[in-house]
Amino acid sequence: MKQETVVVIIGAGPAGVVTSACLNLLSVPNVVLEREDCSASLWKKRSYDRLKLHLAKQFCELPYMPFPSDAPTFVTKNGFIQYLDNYISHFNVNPLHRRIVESASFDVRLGKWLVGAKNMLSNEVEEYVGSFLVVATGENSECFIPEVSGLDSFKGKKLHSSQYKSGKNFSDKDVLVVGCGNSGMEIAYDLSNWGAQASIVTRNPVHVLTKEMVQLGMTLLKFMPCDYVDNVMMMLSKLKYGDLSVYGFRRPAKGPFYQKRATSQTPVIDVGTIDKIKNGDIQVLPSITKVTEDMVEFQDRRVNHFDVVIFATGYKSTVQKWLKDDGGLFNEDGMPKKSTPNHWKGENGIYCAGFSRAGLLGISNDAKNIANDVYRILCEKRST
Ligand SMILES: Cc1cc2nc3c(=O)[nH]c(=O)nc-3n(C[C@H](O)[C@H](O)[C@H](O)COP(=O)(O)OP(=O)(O)OC[C@H]3O[C@@H](n4cnc5c(N)ncnc54)[C@H](O)[C@@H]3O)c2cc1C
Ligand SMILES: NC(=O)C1=CN([C@@H]2O[C@H](COP(=O)(O)OP(=O)(O)OC[C@H]3O[C@@H](n4cnc5c(N)ncnc54)[C@H](OP(=O)(O)O)[C@@H]3O)[C@@H](O)[C@H]2O)C=CC1
Ligand SMILES: O=C(O)C(=O)Cc1c[nH]c2ccccc12
Repeated sequence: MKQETVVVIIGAGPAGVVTSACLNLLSVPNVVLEREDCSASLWKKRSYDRLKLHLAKQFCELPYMPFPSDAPTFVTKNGFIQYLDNYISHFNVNPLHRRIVESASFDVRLGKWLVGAKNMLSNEVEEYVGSFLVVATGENSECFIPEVSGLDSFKGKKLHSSQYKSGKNFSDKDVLVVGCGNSGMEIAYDLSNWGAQASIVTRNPVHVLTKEMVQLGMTLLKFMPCDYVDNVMMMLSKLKYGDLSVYGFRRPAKGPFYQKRATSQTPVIDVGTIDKIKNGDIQVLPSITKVTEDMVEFQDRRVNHFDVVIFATGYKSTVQKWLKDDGGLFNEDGMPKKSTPNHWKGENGIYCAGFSRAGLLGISNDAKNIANDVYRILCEKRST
């Protein structure tokens, strides 16, 4: 099977969906290929029950469609899924599900992108041909679990944060959460609420803020330089939480918004975990050195028993596995080589949406930029 279109979009998460919607509004034909049997699979299948958007709704709204007026400031996971599903039908986005893209290359002779996708229903490899290619497979495409000495011998349960739903099945268990990003911190909190003995591993310095502080910061960023806003954030964090280094949490030298832009590090938005750490409900531990059948050894030589280990150690992009020609867009980690705002466009009509480390707001900007650029190029071609 071979299908020709103008734009081939890979991935039906928010980035692919919004790009397709923006192209539809400009009447530019496009096809969206998605490996799962639904759109927004990260939200529908790979996130925990108590998840809410961390940023206030005005910073998570997708282009041309506000959240319903009765939506709470911090939208729930199900509220966001509902909003995205409405978005998809309103803008007539029609992803082709169960298509795993295995290769994409630029044919110089044809001047077109050739995309090979395995149809999981028929087992056939289908070919999609487009003048433009949009990579929207995301920063969270694949789970990352670090190598840990002895992990294979561990007899308890091991899972990645994307497989965690709630602490319901873990009450009275000793659970170790590895990684203190937003997933790890919230999962440790949830586990403790459900009666598990939760511990969390922390390694490098991390910023801890409240969602209200981030909301203020996002608003201030519209008027003030990042340095200034970061100083306000760090001052408010110190006032609220005091010196967290006594609990094992060091503060990075660079500010939270600077770090979010420059590296993949998102500040931790505390949901109540810090209080539980301060009152001893959640134990903080240093890096793991070794795992045995039912014990874990830490850098400070402590050895503790655990029934369950949850790796909240983040994700990886998978672009480099299937993208043969990248038009100079990506580095070896499958992330953009150029920094924002010049990260989204490569050579020969390739673009990326959703790789700006700026959440849903960044995705909306990428999608609008890409659709407008494609439209401009098509208009220029038509007039010559
Ligand atoms: C738990 C969690 C909570 C978050 N909360 C917020 C928040 O509150 N506010 C905010 O602004 N941001 C948030 N983010 C960050 C970001 O907005 C989301 O990750 C968002 O879903 C990213 O959208 P995306 O379309 O770029 O990627 P994804 O949602 O990951 O979508 C990519 C899609 O591509 C598909 N795909 C991947 N590889 C292939 C392939 N080879 N072939 C076909 N399809 C493929 C995947 O199945 C997936 O459906 C959160 C992230 C996570 C992990
Ligand atoms: N409600 C919301 O809006 C939520 C949003 N998110 C977002 O989703 C994205 C992914 O978050 P998350 O899943 O937390 O992943 P992150 O990549 O943000 O965090 C991964 C964590 O794992 C740690 N880690 C990695 N390897 C090791 C190791 N070998 N030993 C110890 N620690 C290790 C990292 O620490 P180190 O710094 O030392 O490398 C880091 O603290 C983020 O942008 C986050 O903000 C997530 C949950 C909820
Ligand atoms: O939670 C995420 O991963 C996000 O990307 C949301 C987000 C975008 N910009 C921010 C700045 C500070 C904290 C969270 C975010």
